[in-house]
Amino acid sequence: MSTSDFLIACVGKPSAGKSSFLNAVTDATAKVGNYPFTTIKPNHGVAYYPTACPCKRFGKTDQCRPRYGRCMDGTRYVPVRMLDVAGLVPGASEGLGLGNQFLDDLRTADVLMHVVDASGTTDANGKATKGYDPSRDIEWLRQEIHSWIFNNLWKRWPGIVRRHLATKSTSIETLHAQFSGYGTPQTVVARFMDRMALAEPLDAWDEATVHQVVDHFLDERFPTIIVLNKIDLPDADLNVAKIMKKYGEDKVVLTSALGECFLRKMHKAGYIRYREGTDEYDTKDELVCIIFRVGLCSLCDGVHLTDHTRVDLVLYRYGSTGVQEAVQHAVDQLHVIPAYPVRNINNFTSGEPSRQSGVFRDCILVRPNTTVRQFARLVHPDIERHYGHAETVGGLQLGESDTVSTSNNIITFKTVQGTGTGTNATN
Ligand SMILES: Nc1nc2c(ncn2[C@@H]2O[C@H](COP(=O)(O)OP(=O)(O)OP(=O)(O)O)[C@@H](O)[C@H]2O)c(=O)[nH]1
Repeated sequence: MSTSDFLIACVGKPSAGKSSFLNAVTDATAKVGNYPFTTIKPNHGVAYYPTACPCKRFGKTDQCRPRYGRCMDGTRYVPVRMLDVAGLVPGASEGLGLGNQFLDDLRTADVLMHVVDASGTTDANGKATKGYDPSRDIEWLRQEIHSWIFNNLWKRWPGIVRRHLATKSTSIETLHAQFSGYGTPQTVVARFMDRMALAEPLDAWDEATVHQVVDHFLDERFPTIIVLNKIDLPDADLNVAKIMKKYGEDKVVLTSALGECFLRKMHKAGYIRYREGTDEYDTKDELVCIIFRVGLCSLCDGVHLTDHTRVDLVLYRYGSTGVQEAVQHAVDQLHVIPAYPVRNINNFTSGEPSRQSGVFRDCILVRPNTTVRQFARLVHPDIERHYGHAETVGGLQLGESDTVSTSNNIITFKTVQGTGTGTNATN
């Protein structure tokens, strides 16, 4: 089954903590389910997006058996892909560092997670320093991505305008042709152009207007959250307060990727019980004391005595290491709807052999405004010839152009022969 194939790209300067973050969210310890993505490239990982699973509402938590990801006490963890985009430094759009090659990686991303070293102990190029102002990173990174897109557009602008006039295209059509290489549907272009409400026609736009267009395009195409990492280090507090004030709390998440890696490793090794993404951990006191007295946890390279103190501090101050919250916040930017295809709308099973049976086997994150018919195609790519109708809870029939929403997101599809095709073994 085609599933929540969304991609979060972790961007940021060298040493900000991108790979640590990816390790922290993907090296899951508790019974993490598998994921539907067939190939995971070296700099990719799989994180899990938490959402309320309907099994709780229907009193079926004990029967909930996700095919992918997992469900814990009615919280469903849906797999989403993550990408570590290394090599972004100031000047990348001009070819510095690893240059355009890595900016190119962004083309496939749905949402960006800008990992910032909030401690101010690394400079813009990731070299060790003291007292660096991390808000500078937020500015230059946005500027690099802007320049990359603007330069690509502006160097061809005269030709674009000539073609626009010759083909009598609308501004939306012309821009869509230019932005489609960034994986942009025409609806996205239409949305930001509508918001901009530019009075002049495209052929009269000057350089400043094209900059504005690129800015609006960036906001729409690459929603970005700021992840202030390394909050366990001493100078982070001051920087965090400053950045929150400037960018607003809804765009910022505080994390300690190292703290999360540490807690997960300790959990995996059986020294503590830790529930990922929470402040709930308890220690098997004596063992842990021994480890901490020795000063170095032999299980975790480079994780020293002080890490325990820091992790405690982070959990005490902020409630969690923040990494799970960051994944959730990133996916929330896309306003996805979790949808549950089932074969049987009365008992929510998928009609599989009893060995695998269970309820709510599949959860697919769909984009806003996805219609029932489009959802049917996601679930069953070959449904076109057999599509009959769709039903939701209570046997309510759904029109094929109805939008999938949180009030009708448990759906079964009937074929023209009337059989249920909620999910099937070819998924
Ligand atoms: N104290 C602290 N250190 C961290 C944290 N996250 C990462 N680090 C450390 O920061 C250093 C760089 O981390 P990486 O995860 O390699 O950074 P990166 O952004 O992937 O770096 P590049 O691969 O060079 O792009 C490592 O020594 C990590 O242990 C954190 O939350 N707290």
